[in-house]
Amino acid sequence: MFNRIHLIVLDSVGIGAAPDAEEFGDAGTHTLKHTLNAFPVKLPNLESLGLGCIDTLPGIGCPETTEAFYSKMQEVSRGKDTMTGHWEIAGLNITEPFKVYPDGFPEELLDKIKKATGRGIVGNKPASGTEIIKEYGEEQMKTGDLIVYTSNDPVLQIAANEDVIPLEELYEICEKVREMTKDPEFLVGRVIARPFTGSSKETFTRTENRHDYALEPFGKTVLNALEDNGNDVVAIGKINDIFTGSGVTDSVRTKNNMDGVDKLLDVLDTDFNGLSFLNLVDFDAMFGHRRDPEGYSKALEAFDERLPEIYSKLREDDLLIITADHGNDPTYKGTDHTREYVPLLIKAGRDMNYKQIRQSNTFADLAATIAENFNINYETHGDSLYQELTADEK
Ligand SMILES: O=P(O)(O)O[C@H]1O[C@H](CO)[C@@H](O)[C@H]1O
Ligand SMILES: [Mn+2]
Ligand SMILES: [Mn+2]
Repeated sequence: MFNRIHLIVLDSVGIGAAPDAEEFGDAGTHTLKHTLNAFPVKLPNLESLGLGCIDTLPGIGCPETTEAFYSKMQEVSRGKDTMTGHWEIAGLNITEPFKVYPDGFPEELLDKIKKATGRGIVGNKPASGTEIIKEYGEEQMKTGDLIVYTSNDPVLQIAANEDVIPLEELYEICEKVREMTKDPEFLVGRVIARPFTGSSKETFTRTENRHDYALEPFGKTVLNALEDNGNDVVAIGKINDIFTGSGVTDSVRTKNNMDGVDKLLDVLDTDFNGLSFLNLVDFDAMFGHRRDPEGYSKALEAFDERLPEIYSKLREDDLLIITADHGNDPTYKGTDHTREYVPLLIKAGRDMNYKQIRQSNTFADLAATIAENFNINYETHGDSLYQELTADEK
């Protein structure tokens, strides 16, 4: 038994096309391999854990003995978005894909939004968030309209210049839109506030005041089971939003990847019994969707450099799990997520017989593992890896 499990999701760090990638239009994608090919960096700490043993990766070797259990996991849910990935990690199987809006949102919904907010709407199409503010930002400065857009993900995003629509108002608008889009007719997975600053299309920049409004998870997650059992569930970064606080006992906001690691280090210094759950979103939001392999590689390098600090705070009875929620190959066409395997690296605070472990057919194996570790009865389609990790403990 481990007293504390620390789960880190490297948002979008996929490790090769999943067997069903073609159904998602993603055959041949490979976030890690293609990123490292396009902009080679060394990742010595991830290499020691066994990252390069999961799949052949440029510049990353596979040491004879690794410092972690290693494997990869396949997603079973019918979706490749962040909520689906995280909810599956937490034990659910999303069999019905979320609704997406490739032609924009229906007029009826737009009318409801206009009526409720007293503001006009521009955009209303799938777009890249940095491009759409260039396209409509100057117009918004004159009209005060909302820039509404979506993507291949089940999201309704509202971009607004902080000087034109104050942050509090944007958040209120998003809360109203969140309520409207719980209606099955206009169902949306996540409403996202996308504030930005600047005075011209050359200077518009998105701020760190992004806020996500998800749906309640569709079933009981292992987070709920932990909470019910009296364990702590410390959400760091976007995790609280992704689960709408359900099953979360403490939550810590973060500004970016490095701040996320800093906040995890703070959490590692506290006494708790249960799960810490961190999402590092920059890989996805700043580099994957932006199709920027150089930025992506540098972000991987920056995370890799922080690993020894994390290890230094691990206690004997701690378990560190590093994984991802989907891919987002920055060398692939378009700007959307990619259907990929995700890496799985598991390291304890004490010496273990690290080796390759079985490949998971579902991310929910993690939920089952967490439940077994804390001796909790939790029903999931996933199978626990706990016995395999602890079978011949040193
Ligand atoms: O292009 P931006 O605004 O970054 O949007 C991206 O961010 C959304 C949420 O992570 C994704 O669905 C994708 O559309
Ligand atoms: Mn994600
Ligand atoms: Mn994304």
